[in-house]
Amino acid sequence: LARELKLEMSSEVYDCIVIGAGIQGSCTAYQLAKNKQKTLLLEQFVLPHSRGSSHGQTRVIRKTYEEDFYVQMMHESYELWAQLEREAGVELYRRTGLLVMGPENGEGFSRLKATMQRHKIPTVFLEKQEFSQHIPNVNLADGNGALIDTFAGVLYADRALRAVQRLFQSCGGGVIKDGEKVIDIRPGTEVTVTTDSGVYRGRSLVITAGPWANTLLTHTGLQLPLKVVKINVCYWKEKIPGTYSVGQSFPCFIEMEPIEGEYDIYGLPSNEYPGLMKVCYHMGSETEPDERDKQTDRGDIDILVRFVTRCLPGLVPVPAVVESCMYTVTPDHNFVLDSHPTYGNIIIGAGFSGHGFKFGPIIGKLLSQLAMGQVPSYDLSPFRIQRFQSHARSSL
Ligand SMILES: Cc1cc2nc3c(=O)[nH]c(=O)nc-3n(C[C@H](O)[C@H](O)[C@H](O)COP(=O)(O)OP(=O)(O)OC[C@H]3O[C@@H](n4cnc5c(N)ncnc54)[C@H](O)[C@@H]3O)c2cc1C
Ligand SMILES: O=C(O)[C@@H]1CCCC=N1
Repeated sequence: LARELKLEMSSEVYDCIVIGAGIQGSCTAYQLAKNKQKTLLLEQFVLPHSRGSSHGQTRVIRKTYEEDFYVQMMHESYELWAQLEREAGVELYRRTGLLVMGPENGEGFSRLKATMQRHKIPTVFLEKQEFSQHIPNVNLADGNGALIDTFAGVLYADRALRAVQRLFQSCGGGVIKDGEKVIDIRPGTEVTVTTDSGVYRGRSLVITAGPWANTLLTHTGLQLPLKVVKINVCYWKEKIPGTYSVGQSFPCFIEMEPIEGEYDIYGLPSNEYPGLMKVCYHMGSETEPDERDKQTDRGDIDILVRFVTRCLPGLVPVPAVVESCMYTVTPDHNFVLDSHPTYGNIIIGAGFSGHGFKFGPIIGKLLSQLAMGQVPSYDLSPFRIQRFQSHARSSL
Protein backbone atom coordinates (compact mmCIF):
# COMPACT_ATOMS: atom_id res chain seq x y z
CA LEU A 1 0.00 0.00 0.00
CA ALA A 2 2.77 2.40 0.97
CA ARG A 3 4.52 1.74 -2.32
CA GLU A 4 1.31 2.24 -4.32
CA LEU A 5 0.78 5.60 -2.63
CA LYS A 6 4.49 6.49 -2.79
CA LEU A 7 4.45 7.44 0.87
CA GLU A 8 7.65 8.08 2.72
CA MET A 9 8.51 5.65 5.53
CA SER A 10 9.84 7.45 8.58
CA SER A 11 13.20 5.99 9.65
CA GLU A 12 12.26 6.48 13.31
CA VAL A 13 10.86 3.55 15.27
CA TYR A 14 8.58 4.83 18.02
CA ASP A 15 8.18 2.99 21.31
CA CYS A 16 4.45 3.48 20.83
CA ILE A 17 2.04 4.90 18.27
CA VAL A 18 -1.35 6.07 19.55
CA ILE A 19 -4.21 6.47 17.05
CA GLY A 20 -6.82 9.07 18.03
CA ALA A 21 -6.29 12.32 19.92
CA GLY A 22 -9.54 12.36 21.87
CA ILE A 23 -9.30 12.43 25.66
CA GLN A 24 -8.33 8.74 25.94
CA GLY A 25 -5.59 8.75 23.29
CA SER A 26 -4.22 12.09 24.49
CA CYS A 27 -4.06 10.95 28.14
CA THR A 28 -2.45 7.65 27.08
CA ALA A 29 0.15 9.41 24.95
CA TYR A 30 0.95 11.76 27.84
CA GLN A 31 1.43 8.88 30.28
CA LEU A 32 3.69 7.09 27.80
CA ALA A 33 5.82 10.19 27.21
CA LYS A 34 6.08 10.75 30.97
CA ASN A 35 7.46 7.22 31.14
CA LYS A 36 10.17 8.15 28.63
CA GLN A 37 8.50 6.33 25.75
CA LYS A 38 9.07 7.90 22.32
CA THR A 39 5.41 8.33 21.36
CA LEU A 40 3.58 9.41 18.20
CA LEU A 41 -0.05 10.54 18.53
CA LEU A 42 -1.91 10.44 15.20
CA GLU A 43 -5.19 12.28 14.62
CA GLN A 44 -7.24 12.26 11.41
CA PHE A 45 -8.65 15.78 11.84
CA VAL A 46 -6.85 19.07 12.34
CA LEU A 47 -6.95 19.82 16.09
CA PRO A 48 -9.06 20.99 17.80
CA HIS A 49 -12.14 19.42 16.18
CA SER A 50 -15.76 18.70 17.07
CA ARG A 51 -16.40 15.48 15.16
CA GLY A 52 -15.73 12.79 17.76
CA SER A 53 -16.72 12.38 21.41
CA SER A 54 -14.36 14.60 23.42
CA HIS A 55 -15.32 18.12 22.27
CA GLY A 56 -17.59 20.56 24.07
CA GLN A 57 -16.89 22.68 27.08
CA THR A 58 -18.13 20.53 29.96
CA ARG A 59 -18.48 16.98 31.29
CA VAL A 60 -19.73 15.57 34.59
CA ILE A 61 -17.22 14.08 37.05
CA ARG A 62 -18.61 11.90 39.82
CA LYS A 63 -18.05 8.83 41.96
CA THR A 64 -21.75 8.02 41.85
CA TYR A 65 -21.59 4.55 40.28
CA GLU A 66 -23.32 1.31 41.20
CA GLU A 67 -20.19 -0.75 40.46
CA ASP A 68 -17.31 -0.89 42.94
CA PHE A 69 -14.69 -1.01 40.17
CA TYR A 70 -15.72 2.36 38.74
CA VAL A 71 -15.76 3.97 42.20
CA GLN A 72 -12.27 2.62 42.92
CA MET A 73 -10.93 3.96 39.61
CA MET A 74 -12.59 7.32 40.24
CA HIS A 75 -10.77 7.75 43.57
CA GLU A 76 -7.48 7.82 41.66
CA SER A 77 -8.91 9.68 38.68
CA TYR A 78 -9.82 12.67 40.87
CA GLU A 79 -6.22 12.74 42.14
CA LEU A 80 -4.85 12.55 38.61
CA TRP A 81 -7.12 15.38 37.42
CA ALA A 82 -5.84 17.52 40.31
CA GLN A 83 -2.26 16.63 39.33
CA LEU A 84 -3.00 17.62 35.71
CA GLU A 85 -4.41 20.95 36.92
CA ARG A 86 -1.16 21.59 38.79
CA GLU A 87 1.04 20.53 35.85
CA ALA A 88 -0.93 22.59 33.32
CA GLY A 89 -1.55 25.55 35.62
CA VAL A 90 -5.25 25.76 34.60
CA GLU A 91 -8.54 25.03 36.35
CA LEU A 92 -10.06 21.84 34.95
CA TYR A 93 -12.56 20.84 37.67
CA ARG A 94 -15.28 22.84 39.38
CA ARG A 95 -17.07 21.30 42.32
CA THR A 96 -20.86 21.61 42.02
CA GLY A 97 -22.16 18.39 43.57
CA LEU A 98 -24.35 15.91 41.69
CA LEU A 99 -28.03 15.40 42.47
CA VAL A 100 -29.25 11.88 41.65
CA MET A 101 -32.99 11.29 41.51
CA GLY A 102 -34.40 7.81 40.93
CA PRO A 103 -37.17 5.39 41.82
CA GLU A 104 -36.78 5.17 45.60
CA ASN A 105 -37.42 1.44 45.77
CA GLY A 106 -35.93 0.63 42.39
CA GLU A 107 -32.96 -1.75 42.13
CA GLY A 108 -30.64 0.78 40.46
CA PHE A 109 -31.19 3.57 42.97
CA SER A 110 -30.89 1.17 45.94
CA ARG A 111 -27.65 -0.30 44.57
CA LEU A 112 -26.27 3.19 44.05
CA LYS A 113 -27.10 4.20 47.62
CA ALA A 114 -25.48 1.03 48.95
CA THR A 115 -22.28 1.61 46.93
CA MET A 116 -22.03 5.21 48.10
CA GLN A 117 -22.35 4.07 51.73
CA ARG A 118 -19.96 1.14 51.32
CA HIS A 119 -17.25 3.43 49.92
CA LYS A 120 -17.99 6.20 52.42
CA ILE A 121 -18.41 8.73 49.60
CA PRO A 122 -19.55 12.05 51.08
CA THR A 123 -23.26 11.92 50.25
CA VAL A 124 -26.35 13.80 51.43
CA PHE A 125 -29.57 11.77 51.35
CA LEU A 126 -32.53 14.11 50.90
CA GLU A 127 -35.97 13.35 52.32
CA LYS A 128 -38.94 14.25 50.12
CA GLN A 129 -40.13 17.00 52.53
CA GLU A 130 -36.74 18.80 52.61
CA PHE A 131 -35.99 18.43 48.87
CA SER A 132 -37.33 21.77 47.58
CA GLN A 133 -35.63 23.67 50.40
CA HIS A 134 -32.23 22.32 49.23
CA ILE A 135 -32.96 22.16 45.50
CA PRO A 136 -35.35 24.91 44.49
CA ASN A 137 -36.89 25.00 40.99
CA VAL A 138 -36.79 21.20 40.56
CA ASN A 139 -39.87 18.98 40.89
CA LEU A 140 -39.03 15.58 42.35
CA ALA A 141 -41.29 12.97 40.72
CA ASP A 142 -43.61 10.95 42.99
CA GLY A 143 -41.87 7.80 44.15
CA ASN A 144 -38.40 9.19 43.50
CA GLY A 145 -35.66 9.40 46.11
CA ALA A 146 -32.77 11.90 45.96
CA LEU A 147 -29.14 12.03 47.01
CA ILE A 148 -26.22 14.39 46.43
CA ASP A 149 -22.64 13.29 45.72
CA THR A 150 -21.04 16.38 47.21
CA PHE A 151 -17.61 16.16 45.52
CA ALA A 152 -18.99 15.68 42.01
CA GLY A 153 -18.73 18.54 39.57
CA VAL A 154 -17.87 19.78 36.13
CA LEU A 155 -14.75 19.10 34.08
CA TYR A 156 -13.80 21.75 31.54
CA ALA A 157 -13.49 19.30 28.66
CA ASP A 158 -12.06 21.30 25.73
CA ARG A 159 -9.64 23.00 28.10
CA ALA A 160 -8.59 19.64 29.56
CA LEU A 161 -7.97 18.11 26.15
CA ARG A 162 -5.83 21.05 25.07
CA ALA A 163 -3.90 20.94 28.35
CA VAL A 164 -3.10 17.21 28.08
CA GLN A 165 -1.99 17.57 24.47
CA ARG A 166 0.22 20.53 25.38
CA LEU A 167 1.77 18.63 28.29
CA PHE A 168 2.38 15.62 26.04
CA GLN A 169 4.20 17.77 23.47
CA SER A 170 6.27 19.41 26.16
CA CYS A 171 7.65 16.01 27.26
CA GLY A 172 10.72 15.00 25.31
CA GLY A 173 9.62 12.32 22.83
CA GLY A 174 5.97 13.39 22.45
CA VAL A 175 4.92 14.11 18.86
CA ILE A 176 1.42 14.92 17.56
CA LYS A 177 0.63 14.64 13.85
CA ASP A 178 -2.89 15.89 13.21
CA GLY A 179 -4.73 15.99 9.89
CA GLU A 180 -3.33 12.49 9.19
CA LYS A 181 -5.86 9.72 8.81
CA VAL A 182 -4.67 6.18 9.47
CA ILE A 183 -5.60 4.05 6.47
CA ASP A 184 -3.72 0.83 7.19
CA ILE A 185 -2.23 -1.13 10.10
CA ARG A 186 0.20 -4.02 9.61
CA PRO A 187 0.65 -6.00 12.85
CA GLY A 188 4.08 -7.44 13.73
CA THR A 189 6.81 -7.13 16.35
CA GLU A 190 7.06 -3.66 14.86
CA VAL A 191 3.57 -2.44 13.91
CA THR A 192 3.48 -0.48 10.64
CA VAL A 193 0.90 2.29 10.50
CA THR A 194 0.12 4.03 7.22
CA THR A 195 -1.64 7.39 7.11
CA ASP A 196 -2.72 9.37 4.07
CA SER A 197 0.67 11.09 4.19
CA GLY A 198 3.24 8.85 5.83
CA VAL A 199 4.29 5.44 7.12
CA TYR A 200 5.35 4.94 10.75
CA ARG A 201 6.62 2.05 12.83
CA GLY A 202 6.05 1.42 16.51
CA ARG A 203 7.02 -1.34 18.93
CA SER A 204 3.46 -1.10 20.24
CA LEU A 205 0.23 0.48 19.06
CA VAL A 206 -2.71 1.90 21.04
CA ILE A 207 -6.04 2.28 19.22
CA THR A 208 -8.24 4.92 20.87
CA ALA A 209 -10.31 5.88 17.85
CA GLY A 210 -13.67 6.51 19.57
CA PRO A 211 -16.55 5.99 17.12
CA TRP A 212 -14.08 4.81 14.44
CA ALA A 213 -12.69 1.94 16.56
CA ASN A 214 -14.18 -0.84 14.43
CA THR A 215 -13.11 0.83 11.18
CA LEU A 216 -9.50 0.65 12.36
CA LEU A 217 -9.80 -2.77 13.96
CA THR A 218 -10.81 -4.21 10.58
CA HIS A 219 -7.10 -3.99 9.65
CA THR A 220 -6.31 -6.30 12.58
CA GLY A 221 -9.02 -8.88 11.85
CA LEU A 222 -11.19 -7.97 14.86
CA GLN A 223 -14.65 -6.44 15.23
CA LEU A 224 -16.20 -5.48 18.57
CA PRO A 225 -19.93 -5.24 19.33
CA LEU A 226 -19.96 -1.43 19.40
CA LYS A 227 -22.94 0.76 18.56
CA VAL A 228 -22.26 4.38 17.57
CA VAL A 229 -25.09 6.78 18.43
CA LYS A 230 -25.56 10.48 17.84
CA ILE A 231 -26.37 12.57 20.90
CA ASN A 232 -28.34 15.77 20.56
CA VAL A 233 -26.64 18.03 23.09
CA CYS A 234 -29.47 20.35 24.13
CA TYR A 235 -29.25 23.68 25.94
CA TRP A 236 -32.41 25.19 27.47
CA LYS A 237 -33.05 28.84 28.26
CA GLU A 238 -33.63 29.89 31.86
CA LYS A 239 -36.85 31.89 32.23
CA ILE A 240 -35.00 33.95 34.85
CA PRO A 241 -31.28 34.05 33.99
CA GLY A 242 -29.14 32.42 36.66
CA THR A 243 -31.87 30.16 38.16
CA TYR A 244 -29.88 26.98 37.45
CA SER A 245 -26.41 28.51 37.26
CA VAL A 246 -23.07 27.27 38.53
CA GLY A 247 -22.73 30.67 40.25
CA GLN A 248 -25.90 29.97 42.27
CA SER A 249 -24.38 26.58 43.28
CA PHE A 250 -26.90 24.62 41.25
CA PRO A 251 -25.60 21.04 40.99
CA CYS A 252 -25.23 18.69 38.04
CA PHE A 253 -28.02 16.11 38.07
CA ILE A 254 -28.95 12.66 36.82
CA GLU A 255 -32.52 11.39 36.74
CA MET A 256 -32.36 7.60 36.62
CA GLU A 257 -34.96 5.92 34.40
CA PRO A 258 -37.32 8.91 34.28
CA ILE A 259 -40.06 6.61 32.98
CA GLU A 260 -39.61 2.85 33.29
CA GLY A 261 -37.55 1.44 30.45
CA GLU A 262 -36.10 4.80 29.38
CA TYR A 263 -32.47 5.82 29.64
CA ASP A 264 -31.21 8.39 32.13
CA ILE A 265 -31.50 12.14 31.65
CA TYR A 266 -28.74 14.38 32.93
CA GLY A 267 -27.95 18.05 33.20
CA LEU A 268 -25.21 20.51 34.07
CA PRO A 269 -25.74 23.96 35.60
CA SER A 270 -25.74 26.92 33.23
CA ASN A 271 -22.13 27.98 32.79
CA GLU A 272 -20.56 27.86 29.34
CA TYR A 273 -23.46 29.65 27.62
CA PRO A 274 -24.82 32.13 30.19
CA GLY A 275 -28.57 31.69 30.68
CA LEU A 276 -28.58 28.23 29.07
CA MET A 277 -28.59 24.94 30.96
CA LYS A 278 -27.40 21.69 29.33
CA VAL A 279 -29.94 18.85 29.68
CA CYS A 280 -29.46 15.71 27.58
CA TYR A 281 -30.86 12.23 27.04
CA HIS A 282 -28.31 9.51 27.76
CA MET A 283 -28.91 7.65 24.48
CA GLY A 284 -29.36 8.46 20.81
CA SER A 285 -29.99 6.95 17.40
CA GLU A 286 -27.46 4.84 15.57
CA THR A 287 -25.20 6.59 13.09
CA GLU A 288 -22.16 6.12 10.89
CA PRO A 289 -19.44 8.31 12.44
CA ASP A 290 -18.63 9.99 9.11
CA GLU A 291 -22.31 10.67 8.47
CA ARG A 292 -23.30 11.94 11.90
CA ASP A 293 -25.15 14.97 10.59
CA LYS A 294 -27.36 12.84 8.35
CA GLN A 295 -28.92 11.32 11.50
CA THR A 296 -31.82 13.67 12.18
CA ASP A 297 -33.93 11.65 14.65
CA ARG A 298 -35.22 13.94 17.42
CA GLY A 299 -37.16 11.36 19.47
CA ASP A 300 -34.79 12.05 22.37
CA ILE A 301 -35.70 15.75 22.24
CA ASP A 302 -39.41 14.88 22.61
CA ILE A 303 -38.55 12.92 25.77
CA LEU A 304 -36.49 15.87 27.06
CA VAL A 305 -39.29 18.38 26.37
CA ARG A 306 -41.65 16.28 28.55
CA PHE A 307 -38.99 15.98 31.27
CA VAL A 308 -38.15 19.71 31.31
CA THR A 309 -41.85 20.61 31.44
CA ARG A 310 -42.43 18.26 34.38
CA CYS A 311 -39.22 18.68 36.40
CA LEU A 312 -37.47 21.95 35.55
CA PRO A 313 -40.21 24.61 35.52
CA GLY A 314 -37.68 27.46 35.36
CA LEU A 315 -36.60 26.47 31.82
CA VAL A 316 -38.33 27.25 28.53
CA PRO A 317 -39.29 23.72 27.35
CA VAL A 318 -37.89 24.09 23.83
CA PRO A 319 -34.15 23.64 23.25
CA ALA A 320 -32.44 26.94 22.42
CA VAL A 321 -29.22 25.32 21.10
CA VAL A 322 -28.66 21.77 19.84
CA GLU A 323 -25.11 20.54 19.26
CA SER A 324 -23.91 17.06 18.24
CA CYS A 325 -21.64 14.47 19.79
CA MET A 326 -21.32 10.66 19.61
CA TYR A 327 -21.29 7.78 22.08
CA THR A 328 -19.66 4.43 21.23
CA VAL A 329 -21.67 1.97 23.27
CA THR A 330 -20.88 -1.62 24.33
CA PRO A 331 -23.69 -4.10 25.12
CA ASP A 332 -23.04 -3.80 28.90
CA HIS A 333 -22.00 -0.11 28.80
CA ASN A 334 -18.60 -1.02 30.29
CA PHE A 335 -15.42 0.07 28.53
CA VAL A 336 -13.01 -2.04 26.46
CA LEU A 337 -9.47 -1.84 27.91
CA ASP A 338 -7.47 -4.79 26.65
CA SER A 339 -4.74 -6.17 24.43
CA HIS A 340 -5.73 -7.44 21.01
CA PRO A 341 -6.53 -11.19 21.27
CA THR A 342 -4.04 -12.07 18.49
CA TYR A 343 -1.45 -9.27 18.61
CA GLY A 344 -0.26 -8.61 22.16
CA ASN A 345 1.46 -5.32 21.26
CA ILE A 346 -1.78 -3.78 19.96
CA ILE A 347 -3.79 -2.25 22.80
CA ILE A 348 -7.43 -1.21 22.51
CA GLY A 349 -9.31 1.50 24.44
CA ALA A 350 -12.87 1.71 23.13
CA GLY A 351 -16.59 1.63 23.92
CA PHE A 352 -16.59 4.39 26.50
CA SER A 353 -20.39 4.33 26.30
CA GLY A 354 -20.99 8.01 27.04
CA HIS A 355 -19.31 8.09 30.45
CA GLY A 356 -15.56 7.87 29.81
CA PHE A 357 -14.30 11.45 30.02
CA LYS A 358 -14.01 11.61 33.81
CA PHE A 359 -11.79 8.47 33.68
CA GLY A 360 -9.42 9.96 31.07
CA PRO A 361 -6.28 10.17 33.22
CA ILE A 362 -6.70 6.73 34.77
CA ILE A 363 -7.53 5.17 31.41
CA GLY A 364 -4.39 6.81 30.04
CA LYS A 365 -2.41 5.22 32.85
CA LEU A 366 -3.92 1.76 32.31
CA LEU A 367 -3.55 1.74 28.52
CA SER A 368 0.04 2.96 28.82
CA GLN A 369 0.77 0.16 31.30
CA LEU A 370 -0.60 -2.39 28.82
CA ALA A 371 1.43 -0.81 26.00
CA MET A 372 4.62 -0.99 28.08
CA GLY A 373 3.96 -4.65 28.93
CA GLN A 374 3.37 -3.88 32.61
CA VAL A 375 0.75 -5.41 34.89
CA PRO A 376 -2.15 -2.92 34.97
CA SER A 377 -2.79 -1.37 38.36
CA TYR A 378 -6.50 -2.39 38.38
CA ASP A 379 -8.26 -5.66 37.69
CA LEU A 380 -9.35 -5.21 34.10
CA SER A 381 -11.70 -8.20 33.90
CA PRO A 382 -14.87 -6.04 33.53
CA PHE A 383 -13.23 -4.48 30.46
CA ARG A 384 -11.91 -7.57 28.67
CA ILE A 385 -12.78 -8.33 25.04
CA GLN A 386 -13.40 -11.95 26.04
CA ARG A 387 -16.69 -10.98 27.70
CA PHE A 388 -18.17 -10.51 24.24
CA GLN A 389 -17.31 -14.07 23.27
CA SER A 390 -20.57 -14.52 21.39
CA HIS A 391 -20.32 -11.04 19.76
CA ALA A 392 -16.66 -10.33 18.94
CA ARG A 393 -15.87 -11.71 15.54
CA SER A 394 -13.02 -11.99 13.19
CA SER A 395 -13.33 -9.76 10.18
CA LEU A 396 -10.77 -11.73 8.21
C1 LIG B 1 -22.79 14.62 24.58
C2 LIG B 1 -21.81 13.84 25.42
C3 LIG B 1 -21.81 14.01 26.79
C4 LIG B 1 -20.94 13.29 27.58
N1 LIG B 1 -20.93 13.51 28.93
C5 LIG B 1 -20.01 12.90 29.69
C6 LIG B 1 -19.90 13.23 31.05
O1 LIG B 1 -20.64 14.08 31.53
N2 LIG B 1 -18.94 12.63 31.79
C7 LIG B 1 -18.11 11.70 31.25
O2 LIG B 1 -17.28 11.18 31.98
N3 LIG B 1 -18.18 11.36 29.94
C8 LIG B 1 -19.10 11.94 29.16
N4 LIG B 1 -19.18 11.66 27.83
C9 LIG B 1 -18.34 10.60 27.28
C10 LIG B 1 -16.93 11.04 26.93
O3 LIG B 1 -16.94 12.34 26.40
C11 LIG B 1 -16.34 10.01 25.98
O4 LIG B 1 -16.40 8.74 26.63
C12 LIG B 1 -14.91 10.31 25.62
O5 LIG B 1 -14.79 11.62 25.13
C13 LIG B 1 -14.41 9.31 24.58
O6 LIG B 1 -13.12 9.68 24.18
P1 LIG B 1 -12.31 8.90 23.07
O7 LIG B 1 -10.94 9.45 23.12
O8 LIG B 1 -12.51 7.44 23.26
O9 LIG B 1 -13.04 9.23 21.69
P2 LIG B 1 -12.92 10.50 20.73
O10 LIG B 1 -12.96 11.75 21.48
O11 LIG B 1 -13.93 10.33 19.66
O12 LIG B 1 -11.47 10.36 20.10
C14 LIG B 1 -11.15 9.47 19.08
C15 LIG B 1 -10.27 10.18 18.09
O13 LIG B 1 -9.75 9.24 17.16
C16 LIG B 1 -9.63 9.90 15.94
N5 LIG B 1 -9.55 8.92 14.86
C17 LIG B 1 -10.49 8.01 14.53
N6 LIG B 1 -10.11 7.30 13.45
C18 LIG B 1 -8.89 7.75 13.10
C19 LIG B 1 -8.00 7.43 12.06
N7 LIG B 1 -8.28 6.51 11.12
N8 LIG B 1 -6.81 8.09 11.99
C20 LIG B 1 -6.50 9.03 12.92
N9 LIG B 1 -7.34 9.40 13.91
C21 LIG B 1 -8.53 8.77 14.01
C22 LIG B 1 -10.91 10.73 15.89
O14 LIG B 1 -10.88 11.74 14.92
C23 LIG B 1 -11.02 11.24 17.30
O15 LIG B 1 -10.38 12.47 17.47
C24 LIG B 1 -20.05 12.35 27.01
C25 LIG B 1 -20.04 12.18 25.60
C26 LIG B 1 -20.90 12.92 24.82
C27 LIG B 1 -20.89 12.70 23.33
O1 LIG C 1 -20.78 10.21 32.68
C1 LIG C 1 -21.52 11.04 33.19
O2 LIG C 1 -21.42 11.35 34.37
C2 LIG C 1 -22.58 11.71 32.34
C3 LIG C 1 -23.83 11.91 33.07
C4 LIG C 1 -24.65 10.71 33.09
C5 LIG C 1 -24.84 10.15 31.76
C6 LIG C 1 -23.66 10.17 30.96
N1 LIG C 1 -22.71 10.97 31.16
